[in-house]
Amino acid sequence: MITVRVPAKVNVQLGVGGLRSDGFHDLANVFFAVALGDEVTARQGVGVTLTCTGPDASLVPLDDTNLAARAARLLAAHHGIEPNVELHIAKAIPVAGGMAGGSADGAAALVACDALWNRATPLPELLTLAAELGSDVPFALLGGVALGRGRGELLEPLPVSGGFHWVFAVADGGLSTPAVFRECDRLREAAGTGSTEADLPTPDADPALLAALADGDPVALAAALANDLQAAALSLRPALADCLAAGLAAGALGALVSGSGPTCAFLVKDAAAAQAVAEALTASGTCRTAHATYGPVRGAHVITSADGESGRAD
Ligand SMILES: C[C@@](CO)(OP(=O)(O)O)[C@H](O)COP(=O)(O)OP(=O)(O)OC[C@H]1O[C@@H](n2ccc(N)nc2=O)[C@H](O)[C@@H]1O
Ligand SMILES: Nc1ncnc2c1ncn2[C@@H]1O[C@H](COP(=O)(O)OP(=O)(O)O)[C@@H](O)[C@H]1O
Repeated sequence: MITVRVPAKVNVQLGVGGLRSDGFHDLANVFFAVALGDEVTARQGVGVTLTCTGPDASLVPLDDTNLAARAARLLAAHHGIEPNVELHIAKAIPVAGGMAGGSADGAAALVACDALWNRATPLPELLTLAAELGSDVPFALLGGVALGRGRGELLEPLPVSGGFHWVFAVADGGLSTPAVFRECDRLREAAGTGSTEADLPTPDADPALLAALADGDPVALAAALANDLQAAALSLRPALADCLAAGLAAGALGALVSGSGPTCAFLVKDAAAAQAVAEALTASGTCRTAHATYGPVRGAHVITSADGESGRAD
């Protein structure tokens, strides 16, 4: 039996370029891995079977569309072996929340099955398989902080000092990632800027944001937080503005929608502030629940193997 821990992400910068002819958008996507995460356990099985527990478990598909099941099949096909595994997801990452929970489970299943099947697949090969599963999956393997170019899959790790404290406000109900990208395109057309890659420049990382990360400066990072999908998420879910305002009123240094939303992310100065902002957000009635957490943390990694040996839990 192998258990893998995998982080959720927040995009501290999400620069979105124009729509490409393949239906994706070029991004300058600064991913940041947080301790809020899922655990995926792999055991010897017959075929691929899947179970899931956690508060949002009823929202997780347990068929072949699940990214963990797809990852197991993809890795087996890559090595020309039968995909025999029982997968279990202990889910803490909000579903359809803009925190890449499905992508995290896909990355975790790659790592868990690789260990269960004794394949020792080199990381560059795992990253290629991850990119086939989805734009966000390679980052869940890597963790830390990284700039994702292309559709987000071309990763460059970024230097970061110390740690940052975060609060995530979880909404009732998710938002569909393709629907939010479509709304972003629609808003751009309505504003007259055009929405295709011919109309808009390729986005790039903000030097002030990169410096704030490298310096470990939460005040500077808060000032540089930016998400080009935020207007689209707010257009589809206007009530998110109340949640962002409630967190800022409770003392957060900065706030933004996490990726395609609807989870809202709040950067705070320390662990005590995180606790206070999480409590204020939960009491505000503007979200379902709020979690205090921190980062950056490692990408998908084995925490327990068959003999019960444990690795680092962060
Ligand atoms: C927006 C981001 C930010 O990190 O994540 P979420 O906030 O949803 O977690 C990602 O770009 C989501 O990545 P992921 O959820 O893996 O998307 P994919 O499965 O690759 O693509 C789903 C759909 O989203 C749109 N898409 C995705 C990535 C991209 N660079 N441009 C796009 O237009 C496309 O419509 C695509 O068909
Ligand atoms: N392992 C998984 N966990 C959650 N959702 C999954 C998983 N595999 C596939 N999905 C599908 O992916 C959709 C997006 O979920 P998720 O990855 O949690 O959100 P987001 O793309 O907003 O970060 C879900 O609505 C669900 O249908």
